Amino acid sequence: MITCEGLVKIYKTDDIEVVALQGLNIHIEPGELMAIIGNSGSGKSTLLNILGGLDRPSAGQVKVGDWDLLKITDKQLVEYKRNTVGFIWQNNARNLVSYLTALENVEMPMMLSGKYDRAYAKQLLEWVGLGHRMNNKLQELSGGEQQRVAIAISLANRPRLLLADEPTGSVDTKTADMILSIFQRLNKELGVTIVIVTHDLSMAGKVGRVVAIRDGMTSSEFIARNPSIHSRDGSSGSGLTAQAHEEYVVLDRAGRLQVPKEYLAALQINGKATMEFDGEKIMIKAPNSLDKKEDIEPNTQIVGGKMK
Ligand SMILES: Nc1ncnc2c1ncn2[C@@H]1O[C@H](COP(=O)(O)OP(=O)(O)OP(=O)(O)O)[C@@H](O)[C@H]1O
Repeated sequence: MITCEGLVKIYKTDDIEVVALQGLNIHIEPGELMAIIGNSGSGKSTLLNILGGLDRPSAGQVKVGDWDLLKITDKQLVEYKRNTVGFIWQNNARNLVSYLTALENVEMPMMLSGKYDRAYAKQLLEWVGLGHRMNNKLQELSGGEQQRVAIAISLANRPRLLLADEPTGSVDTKTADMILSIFQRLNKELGVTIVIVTHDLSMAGKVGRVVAIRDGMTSSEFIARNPSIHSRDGSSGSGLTAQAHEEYVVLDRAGRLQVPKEYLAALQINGKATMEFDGEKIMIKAPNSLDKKEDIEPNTQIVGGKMK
């Protein structure tokens, strides 16, 4: 469904350039329910905004289904946003109109895109557990209920891809669990591909695959050891644990990988390292004393392995 290869996003302001994504690779299967985690500023929202057609990539490859988001025209982008992708934000006020009912809020995007279908709007509200509140005005609903209306709205145009940016960021644990089980049900019953960006490790721990982004690149992946437990009820585990998940470091096509900063700091590796292959393992070590000397005495020449 989604392929990003060497994806780059540079934000240019008057005098500075911020490289938010620096050659990111990710592949997401059709019908997958997965999460993206990463520290603040690592590029998660940038990736989601590009996938949602809200922002343009600077370079690299980004494909969603048959759409090439690097080459897409502005007109095609409108079509893409209308038909292929649905978006949920932490701050759902962006999607909702407070003086309309829950049902009217779901019907509105249907009317705007010429696909009005009241029965489907009602069904969506049933799916998110709000069948009994559909005629209440938005302002009469709690924050968690409004977030569930936002999920129903995001599906109003029957998208194949649902992007959720911190969907549980402003709700309590019980509502967060309910939102996750709604995602699991929609994923299973409608087959919609769901990508969730979250800081919430307990939420991430309940999906089958989690991709970690560091400094604008994919750094590692966590795969559930028993995905069927996760897809059934989302109740396994309370975070990303070694018992429940296998962790993999991600290598790009050229064989590049990201070594965590704390490992480098612990070994005092800075700029250079040695690498050894013993037939089974690859070992990365701090430079030996010869290299360290070279760092201290930059003019020293190395000839035939001996210093002059
Ligand atoms: N419109 C913009 N203009 C300039 N820089 C931006 C813009 N949007 C994001 N950035 C920068 O790009 C980098 C990645 O930001 P992004 O919002 O994608 O991170 P994030 O992982 O989603 O962070 P958070 O978890 O805090 O939301 C940051 O350094 C950010 O300051």
